[in-house]
Amino acid sequence: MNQSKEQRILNFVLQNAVRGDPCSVLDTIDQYCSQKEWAMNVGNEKGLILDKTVEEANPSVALELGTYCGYSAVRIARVLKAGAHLLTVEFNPEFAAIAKQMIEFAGVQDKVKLLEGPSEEIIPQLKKKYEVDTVDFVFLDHWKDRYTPDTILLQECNLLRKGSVLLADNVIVPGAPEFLNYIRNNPHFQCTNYPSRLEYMKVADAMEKAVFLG
Ligand SMILES: Cc1ncnc2c1ncn2[C@@H]1O[C@H](/C=C/CNC(=O)c2cc(-c3ccc(F)cc3)cc(O)c2O)C[C@H]1O
Ligand SMILES: [Mg+2]
Repeated sequence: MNQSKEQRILNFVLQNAVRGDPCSVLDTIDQYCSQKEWAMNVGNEKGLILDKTVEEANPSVALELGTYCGYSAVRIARVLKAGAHLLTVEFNPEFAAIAKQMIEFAGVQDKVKLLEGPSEEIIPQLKKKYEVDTVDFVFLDHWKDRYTPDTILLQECNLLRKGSVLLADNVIVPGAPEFLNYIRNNPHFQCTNYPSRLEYMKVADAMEKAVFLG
């Protein structure tokens, strides 16, 4: 049975990156996906926007929707302060297995909890089952038509607090028009757009930051 692209990416990291070094894992994934096979990691250009947004938010509890191979989980975990942690949600078992190995190889497993399942099921469990009070930072990078329902669900579950930061990938490509319309017309959020480029391509993309005002 031939390997998946995601398995090939992981193998390339296991053979070429430095174990325990998150930056080398990120650089190795970016090298593979820019030179050999494109994949939907946030990449280094939008990754720098992600880094700055996480550093500014300085979260104790961060949430990621859509782990995929674990690139952004490693990216976020490597800039979290001592004692802070990332909860990352992935419903595809193959991707979850790849991401788990990627996160462990990078050495950030103590900061990351990978939750397997659909976000609409996991989010309502965060308070009771995962002992979350509120989330300080959320990275939305899963199916684009799920950004709005999950943002509403986070509010319904009282998981956002005044100042919680949402950052959404791909608001231009593939696009999340309905999310942009929802969040930019919602008086409870202060929005900022960050133009960038699609990972590994000379195509325009952007990230949208939305700060919850309470
Ligand atoms: C609801 C839910 N719960 C848990 N995990 C979920 C979920 N929905 C998706 N996921 C998981 O997240 C991952 C999905 C991410 C979706 N991201 C994308 O579809 C995506 C697509 C592109 C793209 C751009 C141009 C092109 F020409 C082609 C593709 C670029 C990106 O950066 C992306 O994030 C994997 C999936 O299993
Ligand atoms: Mg993306």
